Amino acid sequence: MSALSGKVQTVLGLVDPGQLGRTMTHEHLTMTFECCYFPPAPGDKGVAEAPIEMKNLFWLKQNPYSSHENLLLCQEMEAVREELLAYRRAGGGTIVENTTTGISRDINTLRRLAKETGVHIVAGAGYYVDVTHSDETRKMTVEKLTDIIVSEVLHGADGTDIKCGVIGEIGTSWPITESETKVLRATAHAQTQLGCPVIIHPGRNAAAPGAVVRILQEAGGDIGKTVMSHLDRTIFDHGELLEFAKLGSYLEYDLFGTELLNYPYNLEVDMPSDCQRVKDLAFLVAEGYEDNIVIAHDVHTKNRLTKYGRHGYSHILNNIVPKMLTRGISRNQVDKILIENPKRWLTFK
Ligand SMILES: CCC(=O)NCCS(=O)(=O)O
Repeated sequence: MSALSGKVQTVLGLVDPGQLGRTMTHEHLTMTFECCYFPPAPGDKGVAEAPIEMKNLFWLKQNPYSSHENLLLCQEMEAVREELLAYRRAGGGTIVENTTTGISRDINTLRRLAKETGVHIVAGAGYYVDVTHSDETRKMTVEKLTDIIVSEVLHGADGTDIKCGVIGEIGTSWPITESETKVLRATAHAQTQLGCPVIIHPGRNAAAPGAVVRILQEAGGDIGKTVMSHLDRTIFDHGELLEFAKLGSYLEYDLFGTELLNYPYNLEVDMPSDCQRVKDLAFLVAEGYEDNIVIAHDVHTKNRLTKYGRHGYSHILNNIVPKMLTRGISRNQVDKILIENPKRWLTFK
């Protein structure tokens, strides 16, 4: 039994799980996403490089990763602070902030936002995808990586005494790289020591979530305390989804609010609409997985904020929950998805 046992660790310290309330399990409040810049089509260079303005918002919605400016969420802290206050007014209690090493985690800012808004913020330990790994990270042994992750949870991250309460989002590509495999093994070892929640960013292939789970399992990870993110852009076939669900992780639909025609990182993918996401949730609930589902928006670019006319952090509470209730998901099941499942996942063993 550690001091963390039975508690949730936020950037302001330990809290009782009952205090969390409605929880978005996958958001970013401050980060940079330049690692995933996607060059615009030759004819779009002008709009891509122009300052963001009203007349370009539809282009930006379809091409969010082709504008350098859009990738700097870290420049929008006043807008994010306002959004968090709105999130509280909408009935939100907690946000899991999944920014890890490689995409500019700023844990001091997370603490300030938590203090100023009253929203519980849980910060993430560990590393994002391979393209963001430094040479130093690549050279590290699994043991060294484990020590760093454990220290971010027990002692604080980025030279501060502010502690992470979850490992992840741990980034993986497809195929999973050697460096990512080491980080996954370190994640499992750290989870064994700490009894803590883990959250994974899988590569963009239907086989990716299962492959990650196998690596974690072989390294002793606790799959029942692990969230598999981004399923809404990763597994489309319901048969394959049920095969994956049997492995026992939490199943996360976290791109609510994202509707775009061409998903640049995998043109094979037809990004679902929010209505289709709700249908997938209803399907999983009908198949008996109501205790495994968690949801979020994964805000990670500027244009997803309400300041830019989009959904922000309260869209699920304001718009998706009413839709879920009309599509066969009961109030009790909604409460499991928004309150009980995140609470169970985030509580240290
Ligand atoms: C850092 C945010 C993130 O990884 N979001 C997932 C984007 S995508 O893989 O679904 O395009």
